[in-house]
Amino acid sequence: FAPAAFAPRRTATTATSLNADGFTSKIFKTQQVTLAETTETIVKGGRDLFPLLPAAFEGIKKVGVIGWGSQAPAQAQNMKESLAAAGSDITVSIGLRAGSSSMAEAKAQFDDVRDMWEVIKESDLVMLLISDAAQSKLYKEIFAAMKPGATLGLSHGFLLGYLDSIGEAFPEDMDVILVAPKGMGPSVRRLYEQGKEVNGAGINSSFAVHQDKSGKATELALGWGVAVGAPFLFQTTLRDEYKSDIYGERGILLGAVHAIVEGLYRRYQRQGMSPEDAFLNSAESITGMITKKISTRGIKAVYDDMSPADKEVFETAYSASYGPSKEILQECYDEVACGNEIRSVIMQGDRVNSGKGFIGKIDGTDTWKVGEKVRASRDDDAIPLNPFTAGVYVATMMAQIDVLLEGGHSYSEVINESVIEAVDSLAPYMHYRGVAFMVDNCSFTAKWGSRKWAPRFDYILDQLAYTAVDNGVPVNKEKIAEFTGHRVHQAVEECCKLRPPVDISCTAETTTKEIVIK
Ligand SMILES: NC(=O)C1=CN([C@@H]2O[C@H](COP(=O)(O)OP(=O)(O)OC[C@H]3O[C@@H](n4cnc5c(N)ncnc54)[C@H](OP(=O)(O)O)[C@@H]3O)[C@@H](O)[C@H]2O)C=CC1
Ligand SMILES: CC[C@](O)(C(C)=O)C(=O)O
Ligand SMILES: [Mg+2]
Ligand SMILES: [Mg+2]
Repeated sequence: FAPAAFAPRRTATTATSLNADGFTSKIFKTQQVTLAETTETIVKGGRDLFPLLPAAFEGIKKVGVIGWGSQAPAQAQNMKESLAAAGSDITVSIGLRAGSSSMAEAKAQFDDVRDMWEVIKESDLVMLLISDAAQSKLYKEIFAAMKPGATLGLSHGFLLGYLDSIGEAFPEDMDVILVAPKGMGPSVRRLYEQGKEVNGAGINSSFAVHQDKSGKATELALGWGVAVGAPFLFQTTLRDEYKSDIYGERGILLGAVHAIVEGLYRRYQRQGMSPEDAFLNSAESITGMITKKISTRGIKAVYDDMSPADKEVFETAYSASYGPSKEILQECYDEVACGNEIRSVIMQGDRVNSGKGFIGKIDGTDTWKVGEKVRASRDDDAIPLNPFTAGVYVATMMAQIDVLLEGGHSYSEVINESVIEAVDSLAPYMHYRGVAFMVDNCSFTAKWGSRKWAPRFDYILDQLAYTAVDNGVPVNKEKIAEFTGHRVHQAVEECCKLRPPVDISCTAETTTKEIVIK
């Protein structure tokens, strides 16, 4: 792996950039949406589209879902039910490695679970949902095992990033597509179930067609996205996907939000609050009213609804936090884009496999012990919206958005990876059972990355942002004007309208794969 020699190898048939005119489909109705100064083509999903699935899956008889982590159980079950609802006889099988610790759980939920190589060999669509690190180790054998004409389906661009870094490419004679739900697996399943009552409820997905040998790859990718329950599907490339996804989870989706909570929990106690109040004003404030407002009315509603006195506090926190957060976010984006972060994930995978590394427990601290008590006697109506917390959180979210926009990502990608995923998929899990329940229901790539980057956000906010506030550094009014007049707000509101207003409900029945602490 040589980041210095990171030279993407492109073949004439691979899609490395988006077509300015969007995409077309003969099966699904496309729609143009105006997001800020741009127009994007999207497909709105929903159960009413299930009858179109047999046409989209033309030529596919067997779907093989490889793995049983966060995404595979959700995508496999959703796909199986959607295809059945469409009256299709396409089979969905699960493929696991020999000796897999997931075998018993998968068999309890799925009727056809077999050895992964057997499933890979027979499948017309191989949905490769093993960890990204494992993909980088096994891709040669997987490509060799796939039958001629089969499509490789990914939910992440990570493998392309890895292949680029070593000067390799996907075999030219296969279709390579991506459907990347912008939310953790359990939420993909949970919202799909809720979508049975409210048409279109689900987790948005990006899709990409990297290689289209058959000429049918776009329809299959759209069909896959509709089948797993995406309210709307937007187009990306594998490269844009891995850059935005790996970055976003290290930022406000997981790593940065964890850091903000830990830092403010300490700060509020130093200022005299009880531990319980400090938790209410940090974690609960974010996963409570702030999340609800953003989810239903966009980011600026958090600020617009405040009293003049609260606005002042918000502005102080926002103005002090935006710059420090952006510094770490930019560094993180650059590390992802140049391949260093991909390398870091693979190296951590190697350490875990050799017993030299592990993915440790993150909720054993005082913060989350107190959190458990606070949650046990929670009164939803009494959760405060702390304006300082809101200022830090929103500043970091806006800084994340700006780095992605400067990196040339589409508004759909920016907004899903920075805003909608946070409020629709992730924060509700932290609200329900704390930070580990959120982070450790995500991919290995995300679990590791958020552990690695959260401390960077915690330190920089403590050292630069909160000290600036304590030293009375005046509010940068220009920053606040940039925030209130930001072109992303219209785009967020538009994106929010594209999915039905269904709040994910995490209940005692919310089952997830048991988190394994290695
Ligand atoms: N987590 C999420 O919600 C999201 C994930 N993605 C992407 O989806 C893909 C799957 O991620 P996720 O579901 O999180 O799973 P994880 O990253 O948690 O990986 C777990 C799965 O990988 C399997 N695995 C690990 N090593 C090997 C190996 N050497 N051979 C075979 N199988 C192996 C595990 O097998 P076993 O069960 O036997 O331990 C397990 O089924 C990734 O590309 C990820 O980036 C995309 C969107 C969101
Ligand atoms: C936010 C983490 C994620 O990217 C996801 C759920 O989308 C992951 O890798 O798990
Ligand atoms: Mg993601
Ligand atoms: Mg991810």
